[in-house]
Amino acid sequence: MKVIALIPAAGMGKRMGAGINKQYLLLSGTPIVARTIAVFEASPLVDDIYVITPEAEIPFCREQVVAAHCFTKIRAIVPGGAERQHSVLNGLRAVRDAAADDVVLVHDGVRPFVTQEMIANSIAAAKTADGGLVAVPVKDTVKIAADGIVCGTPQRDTLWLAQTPQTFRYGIIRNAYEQAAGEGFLGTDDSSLVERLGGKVQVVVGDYRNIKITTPEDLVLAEAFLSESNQKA
Ligand SMILES: Nc1ccn([C@@H]2O[C@H](COP(=O)(O)OP(=O)(O)OP(=O)(O)O)[C@@H](O)[C@H]2O)c(=O)n1
Ligand SMILES: C[C@](O)(CO)[C@H](O)COP(=O)(O)O
Repeated sequence: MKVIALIPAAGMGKRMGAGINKQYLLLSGTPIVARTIAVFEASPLVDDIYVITPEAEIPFCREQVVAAHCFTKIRAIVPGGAERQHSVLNGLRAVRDAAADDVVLVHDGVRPFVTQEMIANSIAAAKTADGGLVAVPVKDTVKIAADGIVCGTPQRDTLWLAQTPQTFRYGIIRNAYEQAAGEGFLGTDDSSLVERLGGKVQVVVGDYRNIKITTPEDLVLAEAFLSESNQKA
């Protein structure tokens, strides 16, 4: 049984508006996606890594990320698609010699603060349930509104913010992705594709620092998290 990490990094970073795709922005001198990959490269539990990036950026990724950081577990750099879901599907289809019981972690290329503990706990969850979803409890009160008018207040202690990694047996997640593609279902995460088929996905408690770098203020937070961890070291 192999453990495979798929790192989707094929977005356009529209909300960041940086002029280059945000996964290649530098955080304290290192591209965000290289910081993310480094955590999986360092994991003794992970065998193979597939990075998914826009087709035009594959040579840049190969030279400036993979070669420049001497990563040894990258098996392929795969072209992405229009939406995250299309990119992950391309990654799943590109996995070489995949067996149904192999474990696949899907992790956003722009979440560089993933930890070894999250990786280990989500792999363990994928072995005992239909999947493991790293998530954190919602801190604020959440409202549902339609046309600007509040129409519901869900009970907060049932609410979680989905992060990544989201981790599954290869057979389960490949089947969920192929069915979604066949039916034209588009979700915003991996777990929802398994949930809609009745899969039981276990929550793995994550960390509020495991942010998805999405908008410019996230870069400020990310630099602060880095300097905090440097001070501790
Ligand atoms: N077509 C896409 C879109 C997103 N992603 C990846 O999925 C992760 C989460 O996506 P998000 O933060 O939404 O990134 P972007 O799509 O780049 O952002 P935006 O929606 O602002 O354009 C990122 O690592 C991103 O590169 C991807 O691989 N392929
Ligand atoms: C997968 C994800 O990061 C979980 O929070 C998120 O759903 C991605 O969403 P986006 O639409 O790509 O921002």
